[in-house]
Amino acid sequence: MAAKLLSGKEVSESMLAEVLKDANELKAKGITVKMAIMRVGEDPGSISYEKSIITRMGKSNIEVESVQFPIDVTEADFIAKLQSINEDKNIHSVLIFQPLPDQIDAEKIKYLLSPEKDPDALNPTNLGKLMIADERGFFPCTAEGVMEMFKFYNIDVKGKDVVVINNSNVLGKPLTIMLTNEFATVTMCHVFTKDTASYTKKADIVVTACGIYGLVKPDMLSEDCILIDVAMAQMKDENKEFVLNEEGKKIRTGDAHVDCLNKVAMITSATPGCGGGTGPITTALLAKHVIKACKMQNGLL
Ligand SMILES: NC(=O)C1=CN([C@@H]2O[C@H](COP(=O)(O)OP(=O)(O)OC[C@H]3O[C@@H](n4cnc5c(N)ncnc54)[C@H](OP(=O)(O)O)[C@@H]3O)[C@@H](O)[C@H]2O)C=CC1
Ligand SMILES: Nc1nc(=O)c2c([nH]1)NC[C@@H]1CN(c3ccc(C(=O)N[C@@H](CCC(=O)O)C(=O)O)cc3)C=[N+]21
Repeated sequence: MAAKLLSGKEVSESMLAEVLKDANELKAKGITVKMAIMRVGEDPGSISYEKSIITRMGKSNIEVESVQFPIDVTEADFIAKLQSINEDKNIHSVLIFQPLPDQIDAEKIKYLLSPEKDPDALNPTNLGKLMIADERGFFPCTAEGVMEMFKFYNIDVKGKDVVVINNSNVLGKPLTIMLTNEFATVTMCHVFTKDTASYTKKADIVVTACGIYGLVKPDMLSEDCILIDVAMAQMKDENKEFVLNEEGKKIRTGDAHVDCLNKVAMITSATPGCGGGTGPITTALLAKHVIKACKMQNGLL
């Protein structure tokens, strides 16, 4: 039987109304909510996110200042712009797209971004607030988006065995903390995990974000499993060649092999026919965090 599809789009739309109402209430007080985005180079994931941000913020009455740099921008030029945004009282948040090129020291940048204007928790101050569940902090949107999906579909994680295949600062680590705060039992897998399938086979919930189509296969999952596939990749065949659709275009996928659809109980994935994945929730949460930053900076929270 085909799995129940979980739709990130549906979750994100349920959040839009509140964001728009808040933005309009701020406008009535004479405050225009505004964020900046900073992109270096032409990373396809960042360009896709940028498009999604511009559309979503437009619908939410949030202004966006889009700053783009060539791939060879100097660190000094990048920092000068970041500092002018930090000081600009009319800009409430700034998102710095990752990855940054090698000549820019990402570790240094994280500390320079004002924690009050950091909607995706790049600054370690916000990651620290996540550790102690301080709700005045900002938590990474991608990880929080997975929790929003559980909430929307009434999936109670308490006491569940959850496997997270990713250990990055934007997803695996923060999500593990959020899940633990809700009393799930969490296992994090990564490239040095000896036998990922031995964990996923027993899991009630599997969250994956590796960017490798087919990394998660039906024989790794139980029939009762809920599979949340956060990854965004392009489909490749066994020879690592891109698979193209009828129009000759690359096909968007997640990590889940398409046959997972007929194995598990519930699924969301960017793999075709699998519910679309969590991307739209990430963008909606970003909008929510920008509103929160604006309210806090204006003494309204
Ligand atoms: N839906 C959304 O809103 C968003 C989706 N994404 C997508 O999520 C994915 C991950 O992003 P991000 O965390 O930034 O990327 P990273 O490259 O930082 O993380 C990839 C993770 O996958 C793990 N991994 C890779 N190969 C394997 C393997 N064979 N077995 C087990 N684990 C493996 C890596 O482990 P290790 O650390 O040990 O190398 C790492 O933890 C990407 O596809 C990205 O496009 C990203 C942001 C937002
Ligand atoms: N600091 C930082 N934080 C990030 O969260 C981050 C990042 N850098 N760099 C790039 C990746 C990629 N990413 C996406 C999130 C949502 C969509 C999204 O909403 N996509 C739409 C489709 C948009 C389109 O294709 O036009 C969807 O899934 O339906 C896309 C991409 C966040 N990332």
